[in-house]
Amino acid sequence: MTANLRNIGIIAHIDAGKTTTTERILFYTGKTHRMGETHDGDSVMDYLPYERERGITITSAATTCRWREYVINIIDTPGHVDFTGEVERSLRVLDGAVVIFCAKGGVEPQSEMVWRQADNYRIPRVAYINKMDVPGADFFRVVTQIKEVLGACPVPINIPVGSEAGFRGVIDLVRMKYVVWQDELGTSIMETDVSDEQRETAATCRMQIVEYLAETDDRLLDLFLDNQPVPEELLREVIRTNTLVGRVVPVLCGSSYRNVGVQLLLDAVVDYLPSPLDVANPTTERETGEKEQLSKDADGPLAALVFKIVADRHVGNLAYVRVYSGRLEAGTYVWNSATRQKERVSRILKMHANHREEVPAVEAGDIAAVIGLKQVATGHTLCRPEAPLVLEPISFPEPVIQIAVNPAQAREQSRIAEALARIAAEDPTLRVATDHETGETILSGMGELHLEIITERLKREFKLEVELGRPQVAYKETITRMALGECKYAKQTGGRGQFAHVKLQVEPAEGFFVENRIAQGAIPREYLPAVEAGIREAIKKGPLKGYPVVNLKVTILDGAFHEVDSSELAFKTAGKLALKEALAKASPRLLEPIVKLEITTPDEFTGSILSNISSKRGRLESMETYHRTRIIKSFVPLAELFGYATAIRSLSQGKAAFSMHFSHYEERA
Ligand SMILES: Nc1nc2c(ncn2[C@@H]2O[C@H](COP(=O)(O)OP(=O)(O)OP(=O)(O)O)[C@@H](O)[C@H]2O)c(=O)[nH]1
Repeated sequence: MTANLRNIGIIAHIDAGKTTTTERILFYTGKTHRMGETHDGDSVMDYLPYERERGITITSAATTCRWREYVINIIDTPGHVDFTGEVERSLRVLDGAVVIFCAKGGVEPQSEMVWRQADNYRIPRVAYINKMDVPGADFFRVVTQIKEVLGACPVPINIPVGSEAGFRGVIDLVRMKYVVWQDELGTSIMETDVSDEQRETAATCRMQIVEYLAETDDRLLDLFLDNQPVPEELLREVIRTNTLVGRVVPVLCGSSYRNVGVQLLLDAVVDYLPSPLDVANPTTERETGEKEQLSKDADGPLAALVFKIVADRHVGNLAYVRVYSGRLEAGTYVWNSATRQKERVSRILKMHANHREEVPAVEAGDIAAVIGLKQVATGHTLCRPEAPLVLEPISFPEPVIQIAVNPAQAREQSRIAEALARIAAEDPTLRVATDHETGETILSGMGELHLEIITERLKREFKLEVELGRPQVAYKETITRMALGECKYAKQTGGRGQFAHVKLQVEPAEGFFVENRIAQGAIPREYLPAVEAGIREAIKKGPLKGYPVVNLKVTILDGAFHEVDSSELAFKTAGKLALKEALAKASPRLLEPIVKLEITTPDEFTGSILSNISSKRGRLESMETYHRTRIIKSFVPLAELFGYATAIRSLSQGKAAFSMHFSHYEERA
């Protein structure tokens, strides 16, 4: 039943306890029988060996579990900013999210960033304030930060009793119960009515929720105005409706590590986060170009989005799909509208943390892994051959850093190319190219760590040793003024000649466009695509240093052809050369990627961090203070930030944390 389904992601700042919490969820939902501690390198979700070593989560695996009469699909999302592409793709297929904060660290730069991403996708959230057991934990401070820093409306639905080492339980404000976890594993839970001394605080907190939500529901308003008790079912219902529209964020607390609080978090997931029926389906486009909103009916036309490919040693490619409409059945043929090919779905698997369950079909709303698809990549739509359609593709950030990889042993060159092609099929933020001048393989990705992990995968999974060049920034080029370009291409080689004449103009613009303003017949229509293809090829290598050229409008102004000697090739070449000439005359400039750098540091290091930022051509955006902590936000050229992890460590005696994510391109001074 789709109403009983939850597709959720668990998103968090690195180290807030996402893996630990996920582990506990899997434990309490009965699917895993041991508990892994991430710091022991023994966890169920982080299954790649180097994830265990690093203690961070880098791939999103979809895991299915059950709680009460509900099925929960958990999409694991990465915590490190170098994997924003992963976060984006997960957000696209989630219906709701649990955002974990650390009770001591609170809202950290990266939680802010993921929060904003979730805002973009309008994902309803519950917040879980973890690590209530650590010294310095402060539940209400984090609640205030969620409000002030993230601009959200947090509604605490349970509040902690005791704190730090004494944290053992919470008051569930909806039910007005005192809940205590009694044993080490957190499976023995005692619930009592709130005690007399707890009552006043609890009643005040509950009243605040009622008061705030009263204006959204007449029944609640009447009870509030008449000073009547509010039944828990009504309160739960109103919190749910407000959460679904993003008006409030229910907040819970716990200590996943000490096994306190996780069951109530699971209750909140099913009580407050949306089922697939509560959220709008993405728009789809039919082959005719018609846009429509698909029904969520299992009997409707099939529309499934491939959101992740994982190469599996035993079964080949596992394609994780989210079905939005219709039913995907094992043993049937589907149409991949991106490759325009029919493919056979041989098996469908539900992935649990430690086993796979084969199912005959997945229906609208659900997530599963498909075996058997050969030519498939992230973002492809699967549908019925007789009802072809395309779901909105997933947008991935452009790579901003590149590095040359060379085989340690020359004879392994082709195996490396094959392995990289496989990795790139799984990871759309990775690009693999060959430098035509040096013959070297160039990897482009989202950051140093991203590329480092790729080379580690080569080593571990494919047993291939590579040598790396120095990381380079992925520059771009642009133009700053209008210019004309012309090419009269005429070649006589024996028999038939080659003739084409193209005249065009370039000017700065937002994005890239080609417009055609030639007088009718100057260039026959059939050659125009060739001219455009030449233009598109020319912008791949700019006039300054051969970087791609962006932000320009090209207008084809005039041209000429020859009845016998013109050809597509001639027009393509003329288009390319005319554009090259125009670009060179249009005062080209180099653009460099600028990163938004957010640093959280104890106050005493602020001065040295700021002067370091300005020595790196950085621009301060804002500075805020929380107690004795500073949050410094700035824009810095990526080229200046290689090895920044080490630099900031020494500037702050290891006490500052930072995150960076690509912001925009800017002219290099
Ligand atoms: N004291 C305490 N420690 C915790 C708690 N939850 C997690 N930790 C510890 O905090 C560290 C980070 O936890 P993880 O679960 O790996 O955090 P994460 O957010 O998954 O981190 P990444 O996977 O690296 O993004 C580990 O050493 C955990 O054991 C908690 O409730 N209390």
